[in-house]
Amino acid sequence: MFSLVQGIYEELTYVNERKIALLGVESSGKSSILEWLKVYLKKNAPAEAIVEKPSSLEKMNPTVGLNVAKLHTAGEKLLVWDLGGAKALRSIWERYVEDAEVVIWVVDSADESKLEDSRDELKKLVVREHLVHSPLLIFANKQDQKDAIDPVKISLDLDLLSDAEKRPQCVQPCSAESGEGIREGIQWLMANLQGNMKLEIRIP
Ligand SMILES: Nc1nc2c(ncn2[C@@H]2O[C@H](COP(=O)(O)OP(=O)(O)OP(=O)(O)O)[C@@H](O)[C@H]2O)c(=O)[nH]1
Ligand SMILES: [Mg+2]
Repeated sequence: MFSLVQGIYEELTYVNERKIALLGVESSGKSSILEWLKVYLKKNAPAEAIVEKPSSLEKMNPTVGLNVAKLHTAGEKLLVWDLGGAKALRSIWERYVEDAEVVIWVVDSADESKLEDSRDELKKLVVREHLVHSPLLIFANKQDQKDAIDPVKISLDLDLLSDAEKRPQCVQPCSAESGEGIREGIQWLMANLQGNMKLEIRIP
């Protein structure tokens, strides 16, 4: 009974969260990364806890619409919107991007053919006035794949250097298959929501 009342209370008072849009073109790994974030940023989870691979990753389907997650870090609550990246679904991004304080961009490092589309979509987002100075975390995902593109090339292909002075940016190599790099990425983002650091490319 107490936990029910506590749950309702928390739901009603869940107002001061940071709103984050988790975006990227189709199949880049957004929803898979979100499954890891749900485990890492579970309420009261110790910051460096060793976690198991989420079983939900066995049955990932393309997102039609969105997934929403409420996450917790020390001192912050996060509301994350994970939106489908298929071309036909991208018009839905608009209203969430408008509300978001931060964008996390996910790139499929194993599919060079999608990099141009990824760069073009990212460029459209980051010029929005309310995001111009907002920290930008880019997950260079699928680094476990043979011949994955390295984060430096991804940074160049996305043309990140051209506005590196405007916002703190981090290209974080990761794998939603193993979980590697995901916690480091979100830790960078949380640190930079308060601070102001420059371009950082993490070489695995
Ligand atoms: N090897 C490998 N596969 C991955 C990784 N991340 C995701 N995948 C696989 O890539 C496919 C797409 O992953 P999703 O997480 O559904 O991608 P998404 O970006 O949410 O896709 P949409 O919802 O369609 O936009 C799935 O088959 C995942 O299992 C990764 O880091 N490594
Ligand atoms: Mg998805």
